[in-house]
Amino acid sequence: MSTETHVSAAELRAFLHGLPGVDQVGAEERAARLATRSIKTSAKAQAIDLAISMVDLTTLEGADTPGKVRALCAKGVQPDPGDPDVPRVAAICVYPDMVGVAVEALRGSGVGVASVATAFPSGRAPMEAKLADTRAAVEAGATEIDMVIDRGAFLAGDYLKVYEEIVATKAACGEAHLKVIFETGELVTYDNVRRASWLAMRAGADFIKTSTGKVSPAATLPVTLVMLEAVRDFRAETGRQVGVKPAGGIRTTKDAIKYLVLVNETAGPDWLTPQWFRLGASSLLNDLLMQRRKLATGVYSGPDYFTLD
Ligand SMILES: O=C[C@H](O)COP(=O)(O)O
Repeated sequence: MSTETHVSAAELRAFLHGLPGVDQVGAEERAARLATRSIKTSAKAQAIDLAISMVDLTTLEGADTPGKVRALCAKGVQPDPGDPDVPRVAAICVYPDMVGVAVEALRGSGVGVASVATAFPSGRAPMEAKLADTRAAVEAGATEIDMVIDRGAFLAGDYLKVYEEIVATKAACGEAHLKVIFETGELVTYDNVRRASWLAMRAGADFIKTSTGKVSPAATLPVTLVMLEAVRDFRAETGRQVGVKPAGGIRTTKDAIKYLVLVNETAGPDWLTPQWFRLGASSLLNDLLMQRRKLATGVYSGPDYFTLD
């Protein structure tokens, strides 16, 4: 099966409801077991740098200003001015009206500009408005678009509407990569997370993303595990690789490393690069920097050492 643009409502429903159900207890136990894995100190240093390179450093506040976005971009390019060996982050994630500021600040840095779009975070707007939102962000220079699905349509069983919105948004993205946000905290069941994953991948998503960061629960290990299984199985079936981005509520190095272990053990090492795995987070980077410095120096610097995210 490949990405199709034409599919009927009945075929899509039959396909999604024909997916094997998720073993809820099994998924939670497996995620909990992987979360207890300890890793060696040398591997921890590598894992911290890998995690930094996978961060989509995010600010999605009504009070965001150009100055705040510029400061965040500077931090993303050079997370620790005292240590040039610290890798840059993968992308800076902002609202569409801040894309131009981020593009200017990041020019030549290799850090991507991701923008939420399609009436983030609710997704409640007419399709024309969502597509205009997407086009505006792309025209301003966004290299990645993080769209939200219409959870109301999904939960009402109108899978075709969600599918068609993803297809149309992907077309509006042009060269920009499309991440599709499910808001898994609103999807209620793991079965729905699996269905949303396959629906988005069939519709052409480049990445599937757990959450907006505006709803609790946001990213969790079991939900991410279900999504990682989906991208693994989708690639086995179609040959096309899709990335995964847990986002929201990931704040500590310990959590980030748990996600990396989960990726390695579920989808496999092919996903352990910023091209295929991201951590969407507004405040994780500082903890990664503090733990990195502690590993290198043996001294815990404390949160005041680094600029605020
Ligand atoms: O996509 C990223 C999220 O919006 C950030 O959520 P967070 O503030 O809980 O890290």
